[in-house]
Amino acid sequence: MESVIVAIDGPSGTGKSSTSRAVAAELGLSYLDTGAQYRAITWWMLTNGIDVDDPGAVAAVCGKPAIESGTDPLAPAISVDGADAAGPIRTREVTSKVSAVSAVPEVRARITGLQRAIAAAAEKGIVVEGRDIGTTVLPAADVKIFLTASPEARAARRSGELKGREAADLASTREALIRRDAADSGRKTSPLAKADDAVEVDTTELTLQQVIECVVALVEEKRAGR
Ligand SMILES: Nc1ncnc2c1ncn2[C@@H]1O[C@H](COP(=O)(O)OP(=O)(O)OP(=O)(O)O)[C@@H](O)[C@H]1O
Ligand SMILES: Nc1ccn([C@H]2C[C@H](O)[C@@H](COP(=O)(O)O)O2)c(=O)n1
Repeated sequence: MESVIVAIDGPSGTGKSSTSRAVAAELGLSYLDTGAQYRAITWWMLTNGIDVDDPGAVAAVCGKPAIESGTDPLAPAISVDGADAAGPIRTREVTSKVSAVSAVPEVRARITGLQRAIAAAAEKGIVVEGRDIGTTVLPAADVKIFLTASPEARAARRSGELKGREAADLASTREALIRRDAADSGRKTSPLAKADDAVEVDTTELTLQQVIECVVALVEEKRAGR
């Protein structure tokens, strides 16, 4: 079977990671979580005392950390300078600072280079999820999907996830994700955006399984038409 590149973009909490992992596992493809890479570089900045609100300071050191991403959809992995970073990159502090760090053009250039190299090395193909995959990172992707969902549905999904670990307040979760989407859509360099040739899937009223089936069908349709 020919290699296939699938780009899945969309705002936070729309189901990109869950859908991408399941689609990649079902189709025997590699998987790349690009948000995890931006989180990893943000975590490195914070642990090394870099002022993440100073774009010049961030740009000056963004080439330093060695960021490595695993591409097995059944065991996603990310390390920074050889240390497992899967846990630390999901803290509230990293989430609140990742938009500022990922808006710095030098950071984007570095991480985009890593992403393209990983995609090029994926022999059977890859599902890459993020915010600018279809528009900037892999504009020639075979299949482009843009997932959306109402802020209410996305906040409910996130609050459900956080219950028991951190206080799950629906209104503040909703505000936080709207704020992050606004920052990610408003930055100058490769903002969160739907590619003109992406298929938009509104997941508000769909189960995760229905979204997975929809994306698998789109990939199979593309392969059949080649
Ligand atoms: N269609 C759906 N229906 C209900 N819950 C869903 C659906 N899709 C995803 N979820 C759940 O919503 C939560 C967020 O999903 P996921 O992490 O895949 O979103 P995301 O778009 O990757 O978010 P982020 O960009 O913030 O990382 C998860 O708990 C996931 O199980
Ligand atoms: N292609 C990408 C992927 C992610 N980002 C930034 C913007 C997000 O708020 C942040 C974290 O992503 P998440 O883990 O929530 O998917 O990373 C980006 O700018 N470009």
